[in-house]
Amino acid sequence: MPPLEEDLFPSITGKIKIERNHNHTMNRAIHRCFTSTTTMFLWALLLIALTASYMSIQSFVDSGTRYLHHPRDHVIIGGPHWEKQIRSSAQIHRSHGLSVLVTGAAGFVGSHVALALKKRGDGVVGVDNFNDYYDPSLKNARRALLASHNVFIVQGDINDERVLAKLFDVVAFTHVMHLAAQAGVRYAMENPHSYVDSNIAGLVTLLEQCKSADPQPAVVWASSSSVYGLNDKAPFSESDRTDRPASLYAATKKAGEAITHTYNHIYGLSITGLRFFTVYGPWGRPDMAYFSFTQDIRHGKPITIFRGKNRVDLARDFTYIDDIVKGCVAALDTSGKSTGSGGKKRAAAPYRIYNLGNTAPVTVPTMVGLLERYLNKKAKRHVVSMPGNGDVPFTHANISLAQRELGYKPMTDLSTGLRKFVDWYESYYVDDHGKSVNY
Ligand SMILES: O=C(O)[C@H]1O[C@H](OP(=O)(O)OP(=O)(O)OC[C@H]2O[C@@H](n3ccc(=O)[nH]c3=O)[C@H](O)[C@@H]2O)[C@H](O)[C@@H](O)[C@@H]1O
Repeated sequence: MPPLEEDLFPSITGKIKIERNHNHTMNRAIHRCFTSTTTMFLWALLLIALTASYMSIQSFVDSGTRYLHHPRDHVIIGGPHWEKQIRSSAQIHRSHGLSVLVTGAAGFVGSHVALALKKRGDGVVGVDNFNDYYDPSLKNARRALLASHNVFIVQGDINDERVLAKLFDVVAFTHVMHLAAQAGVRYAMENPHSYVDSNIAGLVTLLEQCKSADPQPAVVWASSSSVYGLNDKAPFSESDRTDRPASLYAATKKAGEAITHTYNHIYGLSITGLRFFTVYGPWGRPDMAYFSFTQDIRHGKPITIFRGKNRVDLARDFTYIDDIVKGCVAALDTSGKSTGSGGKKRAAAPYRIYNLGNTAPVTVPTMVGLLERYLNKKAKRHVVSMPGNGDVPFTHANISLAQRELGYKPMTDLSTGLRKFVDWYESYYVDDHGKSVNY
């Protein structure tokens, strides 16, 4: 019976024979050459010349890798100017301040958290891929707002390990606030891979970078109320079942909780997962119902309101952005340190999960009624049964754990929060003559 290698690689024996014959011929040629001293001298010269040219090519290649060209946007990452912007953005302006990398910094929650940290004197650098899941001009406007407060956002993807490595090369981040994600519950049916790409692959790339960084940062990241899925025990507590997701979005967030746990367990990364409950407010996401309803009501277009089984209205524990920001900042401040270094865990590190909700669910039709009042316009309501698209009938957070451990205390009810949203909406999308702009 022929050995196993021959089964798998039938040509392997013949190849070795050919190489042996070839080696034998070569040896004889080399022997002939080196019998003369002059020839030996010439060979030595040639060797020196070859080594010198190899070294100069290598140094050229090294200097080239300092600059990473982003293929899609022609953005250059690296170089003295780029590094200067990063360093200036990461500058800490208070004693015991944090140095935070905010992923998804051009996003809704990311831009608010980045600004809040910067305003209290922390060093902040953002990273965002500026994708077109919703109008990128809104993301660019958020970028401009942050730039006016000296927060620099690097245009790059969390799946690009070279970008992350470069950032950690320049700044020793103490914390990572990870808010980059593919959001949206229903869009997961249209583009499932985008959820796997950002919420799973991107998360792993980021955690790989964090676990190898020295010092390792503490990581706070956005999970979601959607992990409670078909759980019907209300209000939802962190210890309730989260093994029945109703959408792929929820499944990727639940996977994120499992993945972060392994990085905490193996590498000693301090991890805090925050389960956000339907966050809304100024500079929000146009794909969310309160935002798209506002646009449609204003433009006289009909809106579709989903209704649950037995004609029961759907309800959400809508949570105002300023309350969420306070929860995020408190999670960073209390995160405790990661314990690993050089990719090795030295001791157990904190692993925490908190609900950040409002504890006051409101039905979708009531939310629409508030918008009508603030927009001073009636909605053209089109009520349909909830399609099987990943939605859950209601959400309701129990926040006692976050209250106890983070001092989290939501202050804004939906009516006040939507009023502020509509004010912002009109300042951003409506000009002095009542005409729509930026739309
Ligand atoms: O809590 C969360 O974790 C999630 O909150 C929101 O998801 P969702 O609550 O579904 O928020 P919306 O998409 O704004 O929907 C709010 C409510 O309006 C309803 N809706 C939505 C759209 C529509 O056309 N009609 C309609 O009645 C939905 O069924 C839902 O009950 C965010 O979109 C998710 O990214 C986030 O993770």
